[in-house]
Amino acid sequence: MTIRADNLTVSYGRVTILHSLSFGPLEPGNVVGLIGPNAAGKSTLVKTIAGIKEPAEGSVTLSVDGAELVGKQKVQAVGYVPQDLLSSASLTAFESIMVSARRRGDATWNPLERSATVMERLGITHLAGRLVSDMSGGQRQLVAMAQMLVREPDIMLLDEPTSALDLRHQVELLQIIRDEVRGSNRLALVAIHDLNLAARYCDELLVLKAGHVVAHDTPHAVLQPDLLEEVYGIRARVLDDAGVPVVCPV
Ligand SMILES: Nc1ncnc2c1ncn2[C@@H]1O[C@H](COP(=O)(O)OP(=O)(O)OP(=O)(O)O)[C@@H](O)[C@H]1O
Repeated sequence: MTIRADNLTVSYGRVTILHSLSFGPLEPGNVVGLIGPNAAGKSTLVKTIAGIKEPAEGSVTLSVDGAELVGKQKVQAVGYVPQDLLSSASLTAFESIMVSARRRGDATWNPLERSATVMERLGITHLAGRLVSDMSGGQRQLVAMAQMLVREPDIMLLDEPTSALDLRHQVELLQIIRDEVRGSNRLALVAIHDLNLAARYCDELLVLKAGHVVAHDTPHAVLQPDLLEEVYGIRARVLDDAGVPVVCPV
């Protein structure tokens, strides 16, 4: 699986949010962190790749072995977890994960077994019988992740998946994403504000500022004081923790 954007322009009404972006192809086996200030256009880009928002101009292409995915193939290939989770209907966690698991529509697929496995992996088995509408923000975020993971999509699009999670769940979740894609034909694009988590768990960072791509490289190459000042307008020192950059605002 790969993702490529060519001269991608996306607008809301007459306001252009993404300005003729080109990047990629983002290669399989990688977790790509999408970083940048508030309102840079990260969610807009993720929604456009997910097919929820139409480009005004240009294109996003999802391909497998050089062949572009279209229609139903594309829908099957993509798993998207939005930033704003709907506290949907009166379903329990297990029911909502099962609904998602059944959507895969594969004869060899055992939705019950898959749902139980994913819940265990995310440490939410104890929430199985609880109504999603009665859950905390973090619990709901984990259920939404389970709904995505249970389908085993080839392209995972995650919009701030750790925003409501405590430290332990943040690192566990990002490790799961990393394990899912590593050495596989799958790919994850993760919009994330925490630069130190991004540095630790992402193979590449794509940096957006005011609807433009300003950098796309390894965390080590991207997380440099001058770039951080250009993008976020603050000075920071960047330390080295056994090869992983650590950003410390000064
Ligand atoms: N439905 C909408 N209608 C009109 N404008 C919108 C809509 N959604 C987003 N925008 C605008 O698009 C711009 C980019 O928003 P977007 O949510 O893509 O940014 P972001 O980088 O994800 O921000 P954040 O880090 O704050 O979540 C913002 O100026 C926002 O006001």
